[in-house]
Order: sequence, then structure tokens, then C-alpha cells
Amino acid sequence: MSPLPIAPLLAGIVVLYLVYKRITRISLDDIPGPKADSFWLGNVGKLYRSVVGTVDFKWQEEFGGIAHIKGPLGQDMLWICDPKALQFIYHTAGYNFPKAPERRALSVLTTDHGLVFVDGDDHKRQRKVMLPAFGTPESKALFPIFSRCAAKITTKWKDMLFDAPGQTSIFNVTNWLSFATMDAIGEAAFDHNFGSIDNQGGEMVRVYQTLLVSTFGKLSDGKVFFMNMSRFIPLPLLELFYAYMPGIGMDLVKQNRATSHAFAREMIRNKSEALTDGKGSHDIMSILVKANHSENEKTKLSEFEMISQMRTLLLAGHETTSTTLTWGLWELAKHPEIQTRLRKEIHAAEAVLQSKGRTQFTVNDLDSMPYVQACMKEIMRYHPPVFHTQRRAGKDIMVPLSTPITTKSGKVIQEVLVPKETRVVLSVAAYNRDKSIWGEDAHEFNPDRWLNKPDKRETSVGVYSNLLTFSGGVRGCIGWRFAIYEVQAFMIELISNFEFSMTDEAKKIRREACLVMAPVVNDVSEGAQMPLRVSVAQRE
Ligand code: HEM
Repeated sequence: MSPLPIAPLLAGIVVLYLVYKRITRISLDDIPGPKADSFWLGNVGKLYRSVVGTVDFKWQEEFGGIAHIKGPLGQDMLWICDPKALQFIYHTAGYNFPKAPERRALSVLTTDHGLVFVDGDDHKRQRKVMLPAFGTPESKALFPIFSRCAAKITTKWKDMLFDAPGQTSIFNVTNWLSFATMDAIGEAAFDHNFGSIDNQGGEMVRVYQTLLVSTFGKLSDGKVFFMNMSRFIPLPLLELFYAYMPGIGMDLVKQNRATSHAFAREMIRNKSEALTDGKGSHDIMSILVKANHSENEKTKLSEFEMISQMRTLLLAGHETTSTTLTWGLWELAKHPEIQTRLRKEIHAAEAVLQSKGRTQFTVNDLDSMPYVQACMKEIMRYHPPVFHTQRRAGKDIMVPLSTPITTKSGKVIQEVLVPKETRVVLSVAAYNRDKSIWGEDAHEFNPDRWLNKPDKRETSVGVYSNLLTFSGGVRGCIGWRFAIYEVQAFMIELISNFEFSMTDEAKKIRREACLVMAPVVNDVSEGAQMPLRVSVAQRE
């Protein structure tokens, strides 16, 4: 047969196939959503780069719990904050809503092939080895370490304030909290003293301190476009590309990788030797090394996976808690009446402690400080460090909604059929301000809401207190217990000893999207900043 008739025949088949696909495709076109800002970036340019929450809150007000948004070149995406839909995606559907490969490739930059990166069976296997280190008793046992690290800041700041006029000065508290939480993760996870507070830095702090801000802050149009379109590049190729890509932030990524790998290798060697000598310790890494030794070959983690877990813990276990504490101190500086009430509760609990001849709080004492817990929860609700998570539909899947929506064609629907491969942005920021859950004052910072909270909620989302701050389901934050004890230990120590107040610079602070939510005064290039006035607190 001559090739000539074959070409039009093939072209005809392709056209027919495309028409067939177009006709039979599941369409999201009837779901209301914002108009795309541009064809090149759709809605995601604004969503990823605006002050955290501003776009989410607007869409939540306008479209409710779900909106059809556009990615680059007209790609269909969904933006979701509806409680039932989130509950379904995180919990019920589980691995049917995996992470998208283009997002996983980004996490390789900072955490290699650790728990944040892996999916499916690999994720199940890694999580099984990790879980024993993050139970309730294991996390509670870390409380004294957190209190000790917090007390180091007290000693340092009191020394610095001793000679300051009026015993008051302006500190960039975010730096100090970053040092302290680095020391805390060092001791808790590796039984290692980074000495960050003592040295006000050190190599490990240097390679972590501005990592997320320099790598993911102020994304250019090109980066936003590439990050989304890279879904069409096979994952191994994409990883290779990122590994050699030059650019702002990439030098730091490479230094971070080299430094943290060297540290991780040494730690794993030490822990394994200690285990062989019968001298196992109780830090997270020792528990992991032990769990990994006793597992059978098929479920074991490789050396590279162990190194990856250490990088994962260093980043996930330090950046998020220091960010939470930073935003918390900002809110307390903005609300002196809340700060004073908090301090009174802590001082009263300290008096009881002393009357019993004790000097250190334990986890059990936290029950006697309900306002500390209420403030911590409100900080976590109001300023979730991880403000979006993203997933892709692994198959065509029906997602239920708590609140029905009216489609563009006028139908009222209570579930949405999500086509396979659709990228979904799950808005932690918007869910945490949902008025149907938190009440009409959801946009106000009000710790009292936790003290007057009704017992029953309709749909419980998230691993902790119906907040989405730690995500939920099969990929919920593994370190949430660790985090709540760490944040409380720091709050108790710092509020007991210091008074925080606003500065003119702090009034300009905005919530910058840098993968986590960083406080920025002027430009991202200046790094995260939280300049607050710090004074020694008075005792009655
Ligand atoms: C306030 C502090 C923290 C916040 C707000 C937070 C938030 C989150 C969120 C939202 C996720 C899910 C991401 C997703 O679904 O895509 C996550 C996952 C994770 N977090 Fe946290 N986290 C915090 C502290 C910690 C700590 C202290 C550790 C460890 C010591 C930790 C380790 C992890 C790990 C390993 C994952 C991956 C879990 C998985 O995929 O199975 N986090 N975290």
C-alpha cells in the first residue's frame, strides 16, 4: 500500500480519537470558580504568590468550599476547603489521592527520598518503620528537652537585656527561635547538641536557616509555570534536572544536601555501633535504627532512605515549629491583654509547682494550664505554617461536599466527579477559618473559642483538634505530638520570663508564601524577620 493514503488515515484516526476524548471526558466546566488571571499561569500565579490566605479567603467567600481554577495553559484544577471533601480526600480515599510527581520532585530538593517524598507501598513501608518513634509516650518523653532548649534562650536574652537601658531591646525573634528549635530537634531526634543558641548559628543552622525562603520565596512567572508544567516530565528526569539546575537558592540547596548528608552518615554509623554494643539511646534516630534492624529485609529502609529521613526530620521538625512560635509571639504582641492573661496562668502554675518543691514542669502539668493550650491551638489555627497541601486524583473519583453548591448551569450538587489526574489544592488556610466550623468570628484571633468549644463537630478533619494544620489521614503529620509539646514548652518558658510588644517594623509584617509561611517585613531577599520588643516580664 502506498504511504500516501496512510497519512490522512492516521491523522483522521487521531482527530477522531481527540474528539472522542473531548466528548467523553469528565468536565469540571460546570463548577463555578474565579476567572483565570492569564492563559500562561491561570489562577496559580496569584494563589502561590499573594500574601498567604488572601486569595483563599476571597474564593471561600465567593465560591464556598470548592472552586474550579485554572493552572498554566488552561489546565483544570480544583481548589478545596470543604470539610467533608477534605475528610474524604485525606482519610477515606487515602492513596487514591497521591501526591503529584511534580510536587514530589520539589521535596527531593530538601528531603531526598524520605517520608514526604514517597508514595503508595513505599510510603506505607517507610511510615511503618517511622511510627514507633512518634507515639504519645515517646513524644511526651521529649518535653524536658524542649523546656531545656527554651530555657537556653531565657539565659541568653536575660544576659543581653541586663545592660540594655530599661532591660528592653528589639530582637529578631524568628532567628532565635530557629536556633532553639534546631537545638531541640538535634537533641530529640539525634541526641546531638548543635549548640545553635550558644554559637548563634553554626554550619547546620546556616544551611537550614534561609533554605525555604531563598528556594521557594518570591517565585518568578517562569518558575511557577515550570513547577506546574513539569508534570509532563518523567519524575527521574525531573529529579536529575533539579539536582543540576543553577539559580537563586540552588547553591544553598546543594550546600544543605552535602552538609546534612555528611551529618546523617555519621549519626547512622554512631547509632548502629551503639545498638550493636547494647548502648541504644531513646532519641528518634536510635529508635529508627533499632526498628530498621529488627524489620525483615523486605520492609527495611536502605541507607539512602535513612539519610533521607534524617533530612526530613531536620527540616520538617524545625522550620514548622519555629514558624508557629514566631507567629504566636506576633499575635501575643498584638494582643497584650491575651499575653498578660497567659502569663498570669503560667505564673500561677509555677507557684503551685514550687509549693510542691518542684522546679520543672512535666507534660502532666499542662492540664493545669488550659489557656496555654487554648492559645497554642488558636495560633495553629490562625497561622498554619503549611497553608496548602496538594494532591492529584489517582482515578476518576466522586468527592462528597458538606455544603451543596449551585453549578453554572443551575444544578444543586452535593458531590463532584473529579477526573483522573486533576490537581487539587487543599487549602489549610481557608479550612482553618471556615465560619461553619469556627463561627462568625473565624477571622479573629480569639483563644477563648477553645475554652467554650462545643463537644461535637459534624466532620472531623485533621489529626489534632479538628484543625487542618497537621493535615490528616494516611499522610497526616507524623510529628504532631512532638510539635504540640515543643510549642507549649517554649510558650511557657518565654511568656513566663519575657514581655513581647510590637515595633513599627513588626506592624509591616506580611505572611509570605515560601512553602511554609514566613514573616517578611520588606523583601523576601532579607529573609524571615520578626522584630519584636522584648522586656523582662514582671512577677507579682
Ligand atoms: C507546628 C509544627 C508542624 C506542622 C504545622 C506540620 C505540618 C505538616 C503537614 C501539613 C504535613 C502534611 C503535608 C502533606 O500532606 O502534604 C506534615 C507532614 C509531615 N510532618 Fe509535620 N508539621 C509540624 C511538625 C513536625 C515535626 C516536629 C516533625 C518531626 C519531628 C514533622 C514531620 C513530618 C513528616 C515526616 C511528615 C510527612 C508525613 C507523611 O507523608 O507520611 N512535622 N506536617
